[in-house]
Amino acid sequence: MQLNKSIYKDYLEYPERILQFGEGNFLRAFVDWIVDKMNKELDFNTGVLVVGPLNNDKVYELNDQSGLYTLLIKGIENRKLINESTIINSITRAINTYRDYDEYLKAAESPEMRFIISNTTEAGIVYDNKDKLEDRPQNSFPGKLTAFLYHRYKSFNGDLSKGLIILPCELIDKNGEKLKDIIIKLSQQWKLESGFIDWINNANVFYNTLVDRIVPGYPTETADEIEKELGYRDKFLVEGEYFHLWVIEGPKELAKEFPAHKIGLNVLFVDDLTLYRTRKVRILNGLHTIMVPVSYLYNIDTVKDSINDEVIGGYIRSALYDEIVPTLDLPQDELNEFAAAVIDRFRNPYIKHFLISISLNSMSKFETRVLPSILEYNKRKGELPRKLLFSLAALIRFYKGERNGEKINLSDSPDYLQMFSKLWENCDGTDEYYKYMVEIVLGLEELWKMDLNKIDGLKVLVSRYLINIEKKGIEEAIREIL
Ligand SMILES: NC(=O)c1ccc[n+]([C@@H]2O[C@H](COP(=O)([O-])OP(=O)(O)OC[C@H]3O[C@@H](n4cnc5c(N)ncnc54)[C@H](O)[C@@H]3O)[C@@H](O)[C@H]2O)c1
Ligand SMILES: O=P(O)(O)OC[C@@H](O)[C@@H](O)[C@H](O)[C@H](O)CO
Repeated sequence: MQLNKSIYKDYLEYPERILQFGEGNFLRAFVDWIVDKMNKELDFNTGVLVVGPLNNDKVYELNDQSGLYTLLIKGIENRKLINESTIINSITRAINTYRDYDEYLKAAESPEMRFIISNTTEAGIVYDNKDKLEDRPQNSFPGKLTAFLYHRYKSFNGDLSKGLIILPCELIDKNGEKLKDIIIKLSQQWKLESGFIDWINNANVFYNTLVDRIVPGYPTETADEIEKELGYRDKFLVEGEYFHLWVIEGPKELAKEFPAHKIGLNVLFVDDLTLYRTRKVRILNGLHTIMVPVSYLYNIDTVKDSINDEVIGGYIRSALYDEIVPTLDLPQDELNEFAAAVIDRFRNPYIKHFLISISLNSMSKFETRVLPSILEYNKRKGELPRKLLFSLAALIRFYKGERNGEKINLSDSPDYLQMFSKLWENCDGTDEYYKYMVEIVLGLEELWKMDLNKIDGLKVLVSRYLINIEKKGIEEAIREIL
């Protein structure tokens, strides 16, 4: 028996007030859960129309379940075990702009539509100069959104009261501002009337936001068992931790229209989210990114096992407290509290967060999430952060794509994968070759926005670590830096 409205007796239909780009695990475990909670506890009376941004049919499977799915929240909060399973009823239906473009534009004509929410990964908020207004659909997410907003503007003759609140959740700096800039750029490129750009500026509000909740996603290993217990099949099961934080930067009136804080949800309306973002990205995401290659090569597969292991756990804690925390400008108590909470979240005994899923696009993640700590540490202390750089050496080894004779399922941009494949293919095992390989990687200026070879001592250190990992093995190599 599949989950759908025929078996869910509390099913309710809500007016579509949110257009959501993306059907992914994170949005379902975070935004749609928040909306569901507000509907149930505050009479928020809001349905979410999901738009699949990619050209695939995955989104339609949500319709087979009447938009319903089960969220499994697991963890420890205030020393209490939380193990909740909730059927989320906020999604009304899902469409795909590649097949349902007319439906998509029709949603722009609805007077009830009020919010745009998105999470299209770091690859989503990009300017594509090939996009055109006439395309059905435009290739990029901002292109699709510009067409949607223009259609709304035209349908309501520029009525200022029909503007929208735009809340992007992509994990990029100034997500709202960037999205708005691209929309304005496309509007100019498409030669849309200046009245439209005025409407964008005066009737719509683009917020910068920062999201935080660990969502490992579909519980592959335990799904059968869970479904047996629930008594129905659910293709959209999603597992996440209890902790959640949504920091929203911009005009505070939003709190009235989106009063999540009133039911105890951790949604903050702030003037500036920079410090929240830096703290979260450098500590939580930074630790995830450094632990992936080191711990995976050490034969560990999950975050929890990494933090609980004596050697790897020690390595992670040392990187955190000795090399990341000292580079952040926040009150020490606050930093220590946040750092300790992150370690606790990693230790969540009820969640299996696989390192391999975090490894996706590790090269660009290293640049945004780890490199700033390396540079800041070097600037402040006049020396190099050894643990963080060890991770870079491990990352180069990770991209050899092999652990104990087995293939590693690497997932990154084809350019990097090809580069590493060639480099490792030609490796003759000499120290000179490893140094050469490190030099090539450190010289990827488009990625690092600088030539890392120019930083005193960095190439020597990373080469030494890589040679140690290759010749002595990861365990001995780590012990040498602890
Ligand atoms: N999973 C987490 O713990 C978590 C927590 C906070 C933030 N995030 C952020 O959310 C993003 C998605 O994570 P997820 O766990 O939902 O992954 P997912 O694989 O379940 O979903 C990916 C989503 O992005 C969309 N997408 C992918 N590539 C795109 C592109 N090029 N253009 C437009 N849309 C695209 C897909 O349609 C899908 O909705 C990540 O990039 C991450 O930074 C994830
Ligand atoms: O989702 P990604 O691939 O951008 O990064 C992997 C994790 O670091 C990330 O999902 C964290 O779990 C999340 O950012 C916590 O809020």
